[in-house]
Amino acid sequence: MRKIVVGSRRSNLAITQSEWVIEQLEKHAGDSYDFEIKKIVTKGDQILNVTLSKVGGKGLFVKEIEKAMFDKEIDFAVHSMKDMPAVMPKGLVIGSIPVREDHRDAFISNDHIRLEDLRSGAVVGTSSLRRGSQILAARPDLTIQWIRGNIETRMRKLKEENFDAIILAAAGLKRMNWNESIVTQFLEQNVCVPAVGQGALAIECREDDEELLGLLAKINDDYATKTVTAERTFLHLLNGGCSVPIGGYAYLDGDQVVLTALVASADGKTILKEVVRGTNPEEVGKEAAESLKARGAQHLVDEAIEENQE
Ligand SMILES: NCc1[nH]cc(CCC(=O)O)c1CC(=O)O
Repeated sequence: MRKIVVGSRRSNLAITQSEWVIEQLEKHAGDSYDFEIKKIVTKGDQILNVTLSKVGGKGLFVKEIEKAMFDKEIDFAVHSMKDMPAVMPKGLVIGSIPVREDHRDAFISNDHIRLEDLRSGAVVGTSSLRRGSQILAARPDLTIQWIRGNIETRMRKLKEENFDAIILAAAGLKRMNWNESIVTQFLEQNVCVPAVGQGALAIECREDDEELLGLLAKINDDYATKTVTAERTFLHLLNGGCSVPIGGYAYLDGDQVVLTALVASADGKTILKEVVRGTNPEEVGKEAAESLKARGAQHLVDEAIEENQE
């Protein structure tokens, strides 16, 4: 019997996701493995009062966990795919991408007023440049206000503070078993292209742990792997980080990957969007990045990076 230690952030969502993965693995593990969760506090969990893009972005949630993996204190970790940097550190790999939850953003407003019906000047809470930009593109008369905290905190702020609406990932709500009736509307990609990898999980482990990789492969989902690969190839080639609004969402149409890719300005005044299809996920991601670059996307990325280096 091998004991497998799973590193997890301490938030309810992170623990729920880790428990879900363990449950899936137990169906294949027989009596050979025993799983244990070890909670790890990350920088991203401690810093709650500033915009993520100002303090270093995505890596904040994974660094400590990756150190524990190198030190062999843990064997694997379950991350939200969208929190993963586009490039993996040497020695670690994504060993599995399980079946994907809902990829959409969920718009949640007081009194269930829809996005198109909000009064002019209404306040929408989000800490995501991508969501803020696309909301402003649809409704330039609204006000975006930064909001942070986990799902529970944001729901409380919607009720108690001066927000008319907030936007959360549908996947988080569904995994936490929140009643869908709290959602006013799910935003489709014609209104709000989701974050690359949104709704998918990344199981990260050491690249030389072949036994574990064999087990993780059993819960890998081919659909999620193809679509997320197209999205992440696009993200990687744009070299965007999270200081510029970037979105990407792919689905399969028969044997074709169909990727909607977006790069925008934070004020929503410039929205560059491409839909690319093809059979090879990497090629599709690459083509989307190149088409958007040809239309000036790199300019938006570089501008945003400069703005954030104050
Ligand atoms: N930005 C934080 C984050 N990272 C992953 C999720 C949950 C949904 C997912 O798996 O994509 C969330 C919450 C949110 O954006 O509302």
